Amino acid sequence: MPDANIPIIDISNSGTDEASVARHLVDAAVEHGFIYIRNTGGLINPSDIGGIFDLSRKLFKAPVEEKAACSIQTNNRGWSGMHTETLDPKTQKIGDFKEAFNFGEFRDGKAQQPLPKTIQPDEPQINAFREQCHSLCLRLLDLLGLGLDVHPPDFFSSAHLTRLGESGTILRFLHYPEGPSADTAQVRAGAHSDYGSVTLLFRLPGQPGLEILTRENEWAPVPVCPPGTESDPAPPILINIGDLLSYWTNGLLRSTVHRVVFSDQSQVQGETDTGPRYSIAYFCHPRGTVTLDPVPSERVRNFVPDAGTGDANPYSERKVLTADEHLQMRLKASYLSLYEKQELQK
Ligand SMILES: O=C(O)CCC(=O)C(=O)O
Ligand SMILES: [Fe+2]
Repeated sequence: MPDANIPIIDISNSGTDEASVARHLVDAAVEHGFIYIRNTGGLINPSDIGGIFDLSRKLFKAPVEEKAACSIQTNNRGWSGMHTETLDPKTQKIGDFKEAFNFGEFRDGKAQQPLPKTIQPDEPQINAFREQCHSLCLRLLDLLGLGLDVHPPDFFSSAHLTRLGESGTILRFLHYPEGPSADTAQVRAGAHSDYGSVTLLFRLPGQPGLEILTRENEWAPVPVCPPGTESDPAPPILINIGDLLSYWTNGLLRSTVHRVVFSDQSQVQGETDTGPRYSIAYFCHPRGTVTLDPVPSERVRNFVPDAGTGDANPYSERKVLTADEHLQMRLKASYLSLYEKQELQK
């Protein structure tokens, strides 16, 4: 079985110098596009992560009418039911075997979208979690700037400061119900790459399913707790580079294709595919009005994408001006029927 071989980095280690952590992070982002960030407790409190998973279970258990009243809109906020999203429309005959709830940005601690009644009292907890995720993303973007020797080093992170304007950033709860066996053609989430700059992914120990497409073009499972992290107070936070940051860096940082499958036999020790699966993602985006200008970094400038190989970023040839335009282009492809319906209604 192929090994995803994703590097594990500790960014909280005060004993290591920051420049070397930053270089390590950039190398992993160039080579793999996926990186484990160890969570020894200091990054995001393990009990806050546990609390947000409890909230997610509560939300998905709510009556379907309550969730349907908050159905996803073209602003990418709200609930999407089973088979609504199709992440790999070219291959999939039927939409993803999952339901999800997308929270857009909050303003003054309040959601800017309807929330199901069941979780309305929990708005402050959701807001606090979003804020913790965002701070971690800013730190990662600072390290990427430092590691790429970008001038100024906060070039990426400053494009993500929320007080200066809105962005397409989404906190997403995901519920993959217990499903058909692995021999059906169904997938939990079709093959895709993420749209934004960086994604944080939280998973639960023992729940398999995520796979990445390696450089050798093979699907490799991504263990929740890779060797060396088993006794940490929480699994590492899995991060990955999205299409926008790959586009922005001319394809140097890699946006790796991944999917979520039903796995018949456990491929990873300690993980078994029984019962429902839950995960939580934080898709970080720059402010919508940010223009994706050339990155002031020698390394990015000198990078020549390998045309015709898996390394070439399919979006780098398109003329995209702002972060918002980039996002709209991607959303239209995954929610084609939703967009078509809304076009007709206009
Ligand atoms: O549930 C997971 O492990 C991954 C989900 C994912 O890739 C996504 O929602 O973009
Ligand atoms: Fe994804």
